[in-house]
Amino acid sequence: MIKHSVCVLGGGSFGTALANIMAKNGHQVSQWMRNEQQVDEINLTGLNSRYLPNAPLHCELLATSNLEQAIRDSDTVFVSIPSKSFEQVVQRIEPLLTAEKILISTTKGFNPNRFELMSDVLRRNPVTQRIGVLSGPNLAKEIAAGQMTGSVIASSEEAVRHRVIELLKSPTFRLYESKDSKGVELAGALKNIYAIVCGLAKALNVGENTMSMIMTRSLAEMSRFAVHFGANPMTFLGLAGMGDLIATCTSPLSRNYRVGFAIGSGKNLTDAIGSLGEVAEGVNTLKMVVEEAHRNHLYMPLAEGLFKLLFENATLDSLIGSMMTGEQTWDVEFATTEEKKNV
Ligand SMILES: NC(=O)C1=CN([C@@H]2O[C@H](COP(=O)(O)OP(=O)(O)OC[C@H]3O[C@@H](n4cnc5c(N)ncnc54)[C@H](O)[C@@H]3O)[C@@H](O)[C@H]2O)C=CC1
Ligand SMILES: O=C(CO)COP(=O)(O)O
Repeated sequence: MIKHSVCVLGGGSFGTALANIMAKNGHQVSQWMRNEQQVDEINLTGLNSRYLPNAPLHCELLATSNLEQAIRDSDTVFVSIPSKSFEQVVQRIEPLLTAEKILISTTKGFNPNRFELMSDVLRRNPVTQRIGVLSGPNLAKEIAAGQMTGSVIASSEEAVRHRVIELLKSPTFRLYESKDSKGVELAGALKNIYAIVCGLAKALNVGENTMSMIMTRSLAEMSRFAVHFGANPMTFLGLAGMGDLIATCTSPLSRNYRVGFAIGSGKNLTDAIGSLGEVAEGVNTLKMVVEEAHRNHLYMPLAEGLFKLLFENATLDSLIGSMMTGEQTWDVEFATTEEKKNV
């Protein structure tokens, strides 16, 4: 095995879970975070008590607040920073990059400053274009607890995909490859919107028929949006698409699901986000996606209905109404092109 030097940017639950796997795999791993207390806690006690309180961390995982050294010493950099701060952190590391360094985004969201994905932010650096995206049904707390998990590494460069597999594969973490970065990344970002919808529905005690319809129509909406922006619709049948949608739309471990559940239980959005203490990317994603859907005339009744509910004081009935009486009548629209011609 080649021992790699890896840096994970971000001290949250997902960055910590990934850093821990790679340290266990025998790689040299530094995890950069801005909070000195958190650095000391990880290095002295082997615990990140705020984000992963039940997961003992490997002794070779080195937490650091020295960004410059962490980047200089690494051949692969995982960026696990919430979308709100992603661009700012990437700008800080740009002067430290070299052409051979590999950059991987693990963040499922859009840049709040302009309509672009995290890999677009990475790609704007002038030094390295060795870029990948990691996405899939990857609830951090389950990964840290050693639950068997699958994920997708997407990149146009084979060596990038293989590096990430070499770093992360383990008896409980299995990686699959994809060349459709756009689809994989959009799937990971978009499903957060529908996790909010599903959390909301669950709080309202809807039946399994209803949950199944919401999740399946969510997949239809997500892929419609993504295909418009260049994704392959087949990607949505894989782990990054359907897989992540199932995990996030059904698990109270998902922060986005919890935001929806809190709203369905009567809280307002501010309180629902406030009580999380962690990032719920779906709220910003919803704003960006609904705006883009309007601009591009894309039909997205669930996202539109949720937007009106959260930001325009619409009633829940309008969200339900937009799903039940909307204009779309075909089930699998990409599979029915021929059928439609024959009608
Ligand atoms: N937690 C999970 O289960 C999974 C999360 N993700 C994605 O990973 C990304 C990161 O999420 P989590 O680790 O879960 O977030 P988190 O909410 O657990 O932690 C975020 C971390 O980022 C740090 N941070 C925020 N702004 C910063 C800045 N300007 N400079 C330095 N550090 C900053 C915070 O201090 C915190 O340590 C999210 O986009 C999420 O969608 C993806 C898969 C699973
Ligand atoms: O992306 C995730 C699981 O795959 C995590 O979802 P949340 O950000 O909603 O917790």
